[in-house]
Amino acid sequence: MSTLQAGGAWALQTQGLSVSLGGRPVLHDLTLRLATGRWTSIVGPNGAGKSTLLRALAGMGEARGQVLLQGRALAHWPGRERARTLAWLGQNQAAPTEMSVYDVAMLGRLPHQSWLAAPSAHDHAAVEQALRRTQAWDWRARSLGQLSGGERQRVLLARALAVQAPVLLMDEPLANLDPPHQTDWLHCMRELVARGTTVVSVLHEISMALQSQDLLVLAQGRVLHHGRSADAASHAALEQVFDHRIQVRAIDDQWVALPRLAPRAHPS
Ligand SMILES: Nc1ncnc2c1ncn2[C@@H]1O[C@H](COP(=O)(O)OP(=O)(O)OP(=O)(O)O)[C@@H](O)[C@H]1O
Repeated sequence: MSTLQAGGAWALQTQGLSVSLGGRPVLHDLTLRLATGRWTSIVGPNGAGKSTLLRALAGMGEARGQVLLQGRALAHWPGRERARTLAWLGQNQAAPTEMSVYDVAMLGRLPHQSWLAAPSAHDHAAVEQALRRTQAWDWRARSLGQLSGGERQRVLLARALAVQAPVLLMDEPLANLDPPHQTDWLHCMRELVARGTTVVSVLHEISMALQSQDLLVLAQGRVLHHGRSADAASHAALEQVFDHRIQVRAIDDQWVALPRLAPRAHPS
């Protein structure tokens, strides 16, 4: 019996999702439901299949099985409508370095614009809002190639935000961001979710992942655990998947992941 259901409660669903890369199975028969309006972080060790899963959720690459976006198979979405519904920030995402920051962010508005039409007032407003949200507005006239890695990442995040899509997928969005901008990103995700956006992020920063509402813990291409970030079972799964080299602790009403260090032979 199919476990897939019409959209509504579920922003994204998979059934029997399998992916092979270079002839090797990487994702094994994943059946998942990601609820509308919630923030899920996908975590797991290097090579677990996190990026592959995120790409499959976005309809990128070859996959077997089904992926449904808002209850409709990805393949059945008209391209532009799908691009308005699902925004994407990739890992080390390529972007034209000679383009201005403003124009890069405007790329996020392409799915809203008709062919060869000039951007509308709403497009310009969305771009300004997104660039201000990531504190990239002051560089709007500079070219992407003139920015540092973290600055560039904030522009690419602005491009994804400018889509104003109800579903936002991000692969390692915190790459190169300094701690204040990581905190800004966290606030931004909370605002999006409060407005009903569904967010899915692949994160290596486990303390940041613990700030999301749900955790999907992947190991060797399979789901080890899918549950609330605040649940003890999620913390146990995190510690297990990382070979008990981390420990999840509560500090100042937040869950954080700390390295589990061997006791020192000689206290300093
Ligand atoms: N083009 C490819 N051809 C063959 N194998 C690949 C290819 N791309 C990725 N893989 C393999 O697929 C597996 C999953 O890769 P994936 O990038 O999804 O992992 P990940 O969990 O995102 O890892 P990381 O934390 O290191 O980013 C890895 O074992 C990787 O070596």
